[in-house]
Amino acid sequence: MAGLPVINAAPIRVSSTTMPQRVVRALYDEIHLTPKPGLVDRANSGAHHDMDHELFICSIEAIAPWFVVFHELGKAHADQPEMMQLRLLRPAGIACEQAMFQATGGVNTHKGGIFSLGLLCSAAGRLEAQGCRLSRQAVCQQVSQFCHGLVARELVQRNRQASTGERLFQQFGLAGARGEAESGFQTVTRYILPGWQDEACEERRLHLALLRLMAVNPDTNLVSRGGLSGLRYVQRSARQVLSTQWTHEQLHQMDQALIARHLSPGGSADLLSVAMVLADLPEV
Ligand SMILES: CC(C)(COP(=O)(O)OP(=O)(O)OC[C@H]1O[C@@H](n2cnc3c(N)ncnc32)[C@H](O[C@H]2O[C@H](COP(=O)(O)OP(=O)(O)OP(=O)(O)O)[C@@H](O)[C@H]2O)[C@@H]1O)[C@@H](O)C(=O)NCCC(=O)NCCS
Ligand SMILES: Nc1ncnc2[nH]cnc12
Repeated sequence: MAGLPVINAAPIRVSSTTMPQRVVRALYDEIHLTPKPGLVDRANSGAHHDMDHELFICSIEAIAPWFVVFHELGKAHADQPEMMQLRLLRPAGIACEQAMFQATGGVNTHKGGIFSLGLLCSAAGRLEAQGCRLSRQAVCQQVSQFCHGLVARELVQRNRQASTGERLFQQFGLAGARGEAESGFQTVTRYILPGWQDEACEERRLHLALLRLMAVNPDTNLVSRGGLSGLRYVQRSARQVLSTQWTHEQLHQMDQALIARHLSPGGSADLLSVAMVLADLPEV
């Protein structure tokens, strides 16, 4: 059209990757990473007798569509208060868990992952509906607001039929996945993302992040399997490996040690997926 000024503005880099796509990619990348001490990977089933790599792939295929649902729910309810979101999400979250259990024959592969990563998808959908740009801080703050008061509401109150997480809170005061989400994934944002670029090689970057998570994360899986001594053993072992120019062989030896002790850091595996998703977002 004649007369209009030509604007040579650099194209704004708008990622075409949706949050559900980032989440599913992270789930595949997590199960693919090998070796992973105590966890299921391409080499072995870690400290698990009831699941393997193939079952995890089936589980991811079954739950993947639900992350689009969580994202859409975040968009649809963007006009509702943050405090209402978890209640609005829970039915879909439980339906997603049922899809997982159906695909796995009743084995809990991703219960924690559904909760944590589903919240990220819903937070992203809400922010996008409000015209806000996605950033690590904005998404984590939104999740924290969704889960405000969750620990007090669900863990402090004694329930007759306590779940694993509820029982561990009553015994040890560990808030597990609920506490991590209510904090806005503080373990990831404080201990993992600042050093995300410390390793140039993608595989070593993920191994480093997992070791750092195992060194600090109060993983309720470890406590439910080995008590506080099991958690401390894994944290101490991870710190020892991190103090060296660690190699695959050391990760393999750690894997054998955790398997021998029936210890599986499933919570840290979930937070590794959370870290991959957040690392891909701009900081601010
Ligand atoms: C909110 C719930 C998900 C809480 O469930 P629960 O009462 O069981 O509480 P937690 O134990 O705290 O958390 C459950 C899973 O979360 C992972 N996890 C553990 N510690 C942490 C942590 N510090 N930070 C983040 N995430 C953590 C962990 O999940 C992984 O391990 C599981 C596989 O390991 P395995 O040892 O084989 O597990 P089992 O032996 O089968 O043990 P149990 O089945 O007895 O627990 C696997 O789940 C991995 O993901 C913990 O196991 C839940 O109550 C809830 O509300 N769910 C509905 C969903 C929802 O609300 N969605 C809304 C948003 S979409
Ligand atoms: N690779 C894995 N092995 C065991 N539990 C897990 N939870 C999430 N990822 C896992």
